[in-house]
Amino acid sequence: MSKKDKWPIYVPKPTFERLKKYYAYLMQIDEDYISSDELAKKFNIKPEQVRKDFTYLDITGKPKKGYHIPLLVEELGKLFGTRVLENLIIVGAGNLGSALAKYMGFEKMGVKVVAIFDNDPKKIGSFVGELSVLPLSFLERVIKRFKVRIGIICVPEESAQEVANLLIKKGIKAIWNFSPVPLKVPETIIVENQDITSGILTIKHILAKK
Ligand SMILES: NC(=O)c1ccc[n+]([C@@H]2O[C@H](COP(=O)([O-])OP(=O)(O)OC[C@H]3O[C@@H](n4cnc5c(N)ncnc54)[C@H](O)[C@@H]3O)[C@@H](O)[C@H]2O)c1
Repeated sequence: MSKKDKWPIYVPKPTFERLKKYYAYLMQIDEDYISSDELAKKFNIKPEQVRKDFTYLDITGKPKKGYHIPLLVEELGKLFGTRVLENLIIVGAGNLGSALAKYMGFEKMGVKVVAIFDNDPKKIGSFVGELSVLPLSFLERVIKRFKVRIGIICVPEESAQEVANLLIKKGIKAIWNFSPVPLKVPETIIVENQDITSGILTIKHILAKK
């Protein structure tokens, strides 16, 4: 199994990516029903594709009405595990870490930021939203107390690997890495790299071809 396939996602990858987009969209709209035609139009795909994607969910549409949105959201929530709340921590209380700590949308995704850490003595004790910035010496205590499995890395690239090693040593099982550094981690650790350059490169490519 290749490194990329290490963590199976139980539905085909393109379907999984589309289901994520439907979910994010459906959570924002305040309607009772949505048809596969409407969803397809929104995402510029064929209605058959939407219906095929929904075969991975325990849901059927109603003739002339479509899919009941709250049920759809519930089923998608089961697929993404958002109904179970996971506590997470952030390391790096700089620009990005602070913005993420204040982001109100996480709870809808079934995650809650319980603490933010930094190694800069000037930042420790200051507030980011309602959270007081903690020193790294509190890491183990917080991870145990709040049963934290997810850590977000928001430190400069030269510190990212060292922070990843520390998080893993203290019990973190999954890392959401915002630094541009590819992390070396044991096989059992889940790493999701948030590549901020990917979106802008797509835009630049399209603009360059126009
Ligand atoms: N700012 C953005 O919009 C953005 C976007 C995408 C990715 N990133 C990436 O995210 C990371 C953070 O970016 P930023 O703009 O927030 O940087 P920043 O300099 O504003 O913040 C980094 C913070 O990490 C802390 N830090 C450094 N080493 C540490 C360590 N070993 N342990 C704990 N804390 C430590 C610093 O004290 C600082 O508070 C970088 O790797 C950057 O490339 C930033």
